[in-house]
Amino acid sequence: MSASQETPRRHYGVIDPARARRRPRVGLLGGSFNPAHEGHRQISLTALHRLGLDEVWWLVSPQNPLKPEAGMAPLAERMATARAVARDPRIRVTDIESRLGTRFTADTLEKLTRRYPGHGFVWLMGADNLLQIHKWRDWQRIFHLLPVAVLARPSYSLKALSAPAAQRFLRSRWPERLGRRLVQAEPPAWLLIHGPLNPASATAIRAARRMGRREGKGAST
Ligand SMILES: Nc1ncnc2c1ncn2[C@@H]1O[C@H](COP(=O)(O)OP(=O)(O)OP(=O)(O)O)[C@@H](O)[C@H]1O
Ligand SMILES: O=C(O)c1ccc[n+]([C@@H]2O[C@H](COP(=O)([O-])O)[C@@H](O)[C@H]2O)c1
Repeated sequence: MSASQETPRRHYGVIDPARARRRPRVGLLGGSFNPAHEGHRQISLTALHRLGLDEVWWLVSPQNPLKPEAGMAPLAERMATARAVARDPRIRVTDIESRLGTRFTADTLEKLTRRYPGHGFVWLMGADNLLQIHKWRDWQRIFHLLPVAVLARPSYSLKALSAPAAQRFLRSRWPERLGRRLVQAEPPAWLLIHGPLNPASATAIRAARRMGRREGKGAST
């Protein structure tokens, strides 16, 4: 084994031989996608490239347990928009959570890893979610189930590194340059991918639509 291959084993955690054998390599991006936008596409393409993944699956969530139901577009509508935004055969838009009957990420990941034992999964999320993940149910289980890649997001990335989850798993953080080996890592193992940044946000899109509707009404009276 070359010196560069030994680096992660010695300093950054352990390569799990079973995970190293698994194919295909799949990033899981859970989200409300209310609606999907270029930020989702951008981080998916970044993850495909920087983590050496074969596919990214968008898990369009029936209902984020921490978000209000009011204002959440129907799942079918969010799926259709997500398919239109993805525009890449490696990005698969799925309603897996709805099919599995799960709402909490830890439950979803447990069922998925059991259902697809030959797949090498990585959990993907934006830096804003690293700041919040300690509020999710059984959140530490997520880090013990799968390697995690956090994608930078404007105004969140620096703060995210002092988040409770980043602190709790401080010793399991890998350097970004070892991204292509992350899928083989024995959890817990996570890293932050610093860029490129994309400012798109579903909240901003919804606010712009509301404003457009108000202006439209104003113009017609
Ligand atoms: N521009 C972006 N840069 C990096 N990560 C992003 C970006 N937009 C969304 N994400 C990540 O994609 C996942 C799904 O995001 P989500 O569907 O909630 O979109 P959002 O724009 O954050 O929505 P909202 O504004 O309604 O909270 C989350 O992990 C989120 O952190
Ligand atoms: O499991 C939880 O407790 C939990 C709490 C909040 C959010 N999540 C998941 O986090 C992902 C991102 O959610 P969102 O709404 O920020 O796009 C999505 O897959 C949600 O189901 C999960």
